[in-house]
Amino acid sequence: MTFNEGNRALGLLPLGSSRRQSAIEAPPAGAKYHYDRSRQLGQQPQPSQDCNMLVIGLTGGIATGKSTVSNILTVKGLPVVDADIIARQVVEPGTPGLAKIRAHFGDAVIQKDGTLDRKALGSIIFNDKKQRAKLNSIVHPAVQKAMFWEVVKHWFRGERLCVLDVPLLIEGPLHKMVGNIVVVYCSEDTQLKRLMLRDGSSQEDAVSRLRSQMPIAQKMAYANIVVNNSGTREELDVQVDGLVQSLNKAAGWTWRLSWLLPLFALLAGGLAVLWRVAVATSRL
Ligand SMILES: CC(C)(COP(=O)(O)OP(=O)(O)OC[C@H]1O[C@@H](n2cnc3c(N)ncnc32)[C@H](O)[C@@H]1O)[C@@H](O)C(=O)NCCC(=O)NCCS
Ligand SMILES: Nc1ncnc2c1ncn2[C@@H]1O[C@H](COP(=O)(O)OP(=O)(O)OP(=O)(O)O)[C@@H](O)[C@H]1O
Repeated sequence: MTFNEGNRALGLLPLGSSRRQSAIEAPPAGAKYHYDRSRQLGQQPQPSQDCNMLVIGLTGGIATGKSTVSNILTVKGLPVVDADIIARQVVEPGTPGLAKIRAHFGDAVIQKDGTLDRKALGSIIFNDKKQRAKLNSIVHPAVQKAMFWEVVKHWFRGERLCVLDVPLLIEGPLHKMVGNIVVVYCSEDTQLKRLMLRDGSSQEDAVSRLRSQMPIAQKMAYANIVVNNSGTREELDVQVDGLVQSLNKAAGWTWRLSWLLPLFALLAGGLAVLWRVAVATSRL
């Protein structure tokens, strides 16, 4: 199957299409939730914050290529807030996060130099749902708080766009708050191959990591935009070019008003988030 045939099978536009935007046409079988078809079929992402910075949630499955996409976006000058990096910062030695992890998981997950033994903790939580939920309950609130302040910092810098690279965006509450959701897709087979190659992990380890997340087909049902990373890096570059242009267009110019009328912007931003949470919750 060629790359473009694969794209069509997914309901995505072929590369080189005059309609640049990739959009899914129908939620995959088994999906419990999906946005309006009008939003999916509208070939440009719709800005849901009229006069504020556009916040975009970038997600996907493990090893589908989120970091690869966010690195390209960074090179293109877009501000990216990376949840994986923040998740490391909130468990550095001396943090309340690491103290809570030690209290629950014991000294076996702490290295001699006092840092977190990521391999040891990973082998526990990727094989045990309850332990994973416990770790998430320790780390995620701290990550979400830090991400919120990063977004605020970007707003103060006058950015028109801000990308949040969050592996577990759909699994958590953040997907209800962001203006647009971009899902980076590749098949589970490709995910496993890339994961094993990147981490030098066994098939068993790779499968247990993959199974600890919502299947990528379900995540696609939440997407405004799907980036199909089943092909080469060059094909990915072309799609990301299109993505950046679409997002810039969607952000428009009205975000500048938020600087002229900061109180109004704050109110409008808060109301937009509340509205999205209410709409997303009512659709679940
Ligand atoms: C378990 C830990 C120590 C393993 O560390 P390791 O260096 O091996 O992996 P790393 O942090 O680079 O994560 C790699 C990928 O694994 C996946 N992943 C990480 N944590 C989780 C989780 N709790 N549930 C499902 N998938 C996860 C993500 O796709 C992530 O991009 C670490 O992943 C962790 O602290 N996880 C909990 C925090 C978390 O949920 N991070 C994800 C973003 S908020
Ligand atoms: N189009 C591609 N062709 C070949 N290899 C790729 C392609 N895109 C990404 N990769 C490689 O696949 C691996 C996984 O990509 P990446 O680290 O970006 O995924 P991720 O979604 O950020 O993963 P994680 O969830 O673990 O953070 C990396 O080694 C990356 O270099």
